[in-house]
Amino acid sequence: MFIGGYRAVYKFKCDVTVWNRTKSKCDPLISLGATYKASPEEVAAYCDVTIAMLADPNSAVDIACGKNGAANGMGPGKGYVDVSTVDDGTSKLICERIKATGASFLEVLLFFFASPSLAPVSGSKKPAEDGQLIFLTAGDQSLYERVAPLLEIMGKSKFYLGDIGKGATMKLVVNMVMGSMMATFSEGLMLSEKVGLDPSVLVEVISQGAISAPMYRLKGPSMIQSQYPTAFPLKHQQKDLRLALGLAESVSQPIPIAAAANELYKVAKSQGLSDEDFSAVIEALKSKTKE
Ligand SMILES: NC(=O)C1=CN([C@@H]2O[C@H](COP(=O)(O)OP(=O)(O)OC[C@H]3O[C@@H](n4cnc5c(N)ncnc54)[C@H](OP(=O)(O)O)[C@@H]3O)[C@@H](O)[C@H]2O)C=CC1
Ligand SMILES: O=CCCC(=O)O
Repeated sequence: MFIGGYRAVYKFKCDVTVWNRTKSKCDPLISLGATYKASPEEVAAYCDVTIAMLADPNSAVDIACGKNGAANGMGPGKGYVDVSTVDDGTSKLICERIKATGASFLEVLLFFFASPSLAPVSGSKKPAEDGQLIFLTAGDQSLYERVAPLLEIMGKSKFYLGDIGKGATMKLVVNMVMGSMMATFSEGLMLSEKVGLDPSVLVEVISQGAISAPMYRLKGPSMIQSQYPTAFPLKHQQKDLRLALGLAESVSQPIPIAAAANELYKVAKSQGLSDEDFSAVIEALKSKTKE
């Protein structure tokens, strides 16, 4: 019942059928008892509910609607849940194709629940393992109710936001804010060091003040050591900023801070940091500050 990114499914305590483009990434799940199928179409044909988590709009559309795509295996009574972070247009396109088969569709966007007791990680990998995700959902309410018990295995809370597209746009706004916050936090760490302050003290000062955010406390210490263990890949943060810029453009809303942050992530990508955690965006500032 699951295709695409495997990060979020380590502790599914129900029958699971899997497919991933790179089959070896399914191995940990197969060794835990999951069944493997040879294509998204076969997964969808075999399962009542199919959950897809793909990298970006192109792959999400391809896996749902392309050759051997999930839509070919869908039909009345079945449900398709897309957990990829995509724009609302992509979500609507996939929804249309799935619903044409008689199946129902739910878009689900996830982010992590920031508990003060969380281990020093961010992104959704560890929170998924711990069942600490937050889900933003939109689409068929009956499917939302049907998959609620599954979401509750992985998550701490969930929101049903209404029509298709609402979840995607809410997620893009959240991740736009997050990407800008990380970029400016990186600037603060770099500037503090340059002017002879201890960046670890800066993290502590920020953590105790009104601008405190769990993300700073969780990622700051590893950023100071130039360590970026991947929880949320930098390439996906840049993708979300790009999609948020498109969203803003569609309603003529200026978002200059996010636009500037996007440029910094693009520099980091060009430095080969795409698969590092998005906190590696700080590296883009290091190259700029070389004398
Ligand atoms: N990680 C996180 O903390 C969070 C991620 N998200 C969103 O979830 C989605 C997945 O994230 P994550 O799992 O971290 O990302 P990964 O990059 O780890 O996984 C991406 C998945 O997409 C697959 N994929 C990429 N391109 C294609 C393609 N052309 N055809 C088929 N499969 C493809 C990859 O397959 P393969 O293994 O073969 O490369 C892989 O399974 C993204 O949209 C991201 O923005 C949302 C919230 C949090
Ligand atoms: O989109 C993912 C960002 C990290 C998170 O909030 O889980």
